[in-house]
Amino acid sequence: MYEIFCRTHFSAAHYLRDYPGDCEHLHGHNWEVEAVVRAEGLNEIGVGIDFRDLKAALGTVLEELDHTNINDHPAFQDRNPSSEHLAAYIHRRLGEEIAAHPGVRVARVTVCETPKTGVTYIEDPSSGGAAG
Ligand SMILES: Nc1nc2c(c(=O)[nH]1)N=C([C@H](O)[C@H](O)COP(=O)(O)OP(=O)(O)OP(=O)(O)O)CN2
Ligand SMILES: [Zn+2]
Repeated sequence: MYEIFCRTHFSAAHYLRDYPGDCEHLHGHNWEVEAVVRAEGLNEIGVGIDFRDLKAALGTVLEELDHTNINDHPAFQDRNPSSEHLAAYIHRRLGEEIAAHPGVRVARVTVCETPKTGVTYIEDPSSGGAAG
């Protein structure tokens, strides 16, 4: 088993509905994102999933969020764009983007709003699917 990761970032605005403080107001972050996938085996050239494929897949997911107000995104109409919900959403979408790679699954996604704080979403295998 191999864990393969990709780190990147995106910039976006959000606000947390009903937050008891200033995060209820529109503000922005440079979110740092780390996605870790698990590959059961390697291909004939010793690669679990090509870094370039993983970067492209994560890029596709984050492109939809970059330089937007995340509250306007369809996935965040009924749920707050907290780091928890963002990490779960990116986990689910990345899984869709890498679905064509047999034996490769998303293990966890970490989202950091600041250098001091962040959230990791790990799919609970007993839950039957990602929450995002
Ligand atoms: N568990 C969570 N807590 C908070 C979230 C979240 O998504 N999950 N989000 C926020 C707000 O988005 C807020 O903008 C971030 O607050 P904070 O980490 O305090 O960052 P600041 O830049 O405001 O503070 P510094 O003092 O500069 O670190 C709040 N909580
Ligand atoms: Zn915020």
